[in-house]
Amino acid sequence: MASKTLFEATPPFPDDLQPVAEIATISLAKLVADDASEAQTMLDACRHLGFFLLDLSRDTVGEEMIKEVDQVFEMVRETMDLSTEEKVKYSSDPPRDFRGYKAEGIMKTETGAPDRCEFYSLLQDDILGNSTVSPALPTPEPINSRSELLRSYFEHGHYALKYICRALSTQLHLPPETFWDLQAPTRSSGTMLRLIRYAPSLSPSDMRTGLLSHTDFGSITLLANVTGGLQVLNPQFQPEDEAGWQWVRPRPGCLIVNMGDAMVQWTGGILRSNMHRVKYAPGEQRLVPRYSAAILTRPYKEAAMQRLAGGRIPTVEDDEREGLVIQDEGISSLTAWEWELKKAMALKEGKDCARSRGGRELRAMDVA
Ligand SMILES: O=C(O)CCC(=O)C(=O)O
Ligand SMILES: [Fe+2]
Repeated sequence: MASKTLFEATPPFPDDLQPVAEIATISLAKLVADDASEAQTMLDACRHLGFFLLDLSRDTVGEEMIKEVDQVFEMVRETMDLSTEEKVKYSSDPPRDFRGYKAEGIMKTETGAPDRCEFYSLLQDDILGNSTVSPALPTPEPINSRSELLRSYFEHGHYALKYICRALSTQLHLPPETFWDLQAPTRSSGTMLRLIRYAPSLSPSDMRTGLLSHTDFGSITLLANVTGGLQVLNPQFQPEDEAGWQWVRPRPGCLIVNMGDAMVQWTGGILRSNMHRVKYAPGEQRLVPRYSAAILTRPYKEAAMQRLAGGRIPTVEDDEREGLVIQDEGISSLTAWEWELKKAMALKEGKDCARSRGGRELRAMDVA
């Protein structure tokens, strides 16, 4: 998340807004120091809500990342301030190619109304020079002139991600590099940086959803934003029930981290990929454009989507004992890339009936 300075330059998140989600704040510095109690708190957050705030302060790399978020936001603003004519030259072509610009109103929200955000997607492989399939695409000047910032932002994101992955693996009694190896940036993947601008909500007719309710496809998302508007679904509610949508309060120096569908799949339902959406920005914030930058981490392309074995990961016998029927729909036999394409197609055709997944009880361990 951005620095305090950027927060101070933005209208405040209202203090009296209700309901606001209770989200755990996890210290990156403590994860780096291998603090077991912090890792346990993070695992609980990943199981119950699927979201937590990652406090980047008091860690050298984290502090660097805080400064870079401000620069990334500057890049998003400059990119989105380009003329429509210029931006559409870089239009994406999903599901053939997810890279590039998506104009406002192209996607639908849950009511069928057009969305209220425009975004630009950059592929990690292009930024790091990993691309095995196709050459990097041209990008507009505000992005093109910041290749160093982008590389560094990804690298610092990897640092944070590695410690999150290690702590989760260790808490689940898996070899420490288990989750990291499945998404290591040295291998080609669909990992993206999505730069988003939401239009201000100037009139009551603009107060509808900006980005449809969804779960994230991939493994782990690192989201930076300053302005409110993000809502998470209270796990006790169904998405159709408006009362279940809780506002997320962004905090200076913190990233918002959430688990994606792949983490649920690998853990047999232990970790939770929770529904979220972006509504209008609350209070005075609705009068200004809302920016966000999301590193949407995906598994490496050939990664197997089958459930992991070992540690505290439940087995098929556990499923039976608990009377759980896990709808696999053939996912286990797919690679990560095949699975992502399948999901993207379903989304495009409006067949993706997104719902929160995971949050299963952890069984007691026989051995400590
Ligand atoms: O803009 C936000 O706050 C959330 C974006 C998001 O959920 C996504 O890009 O998947
Ligand atoms: Fe998301």
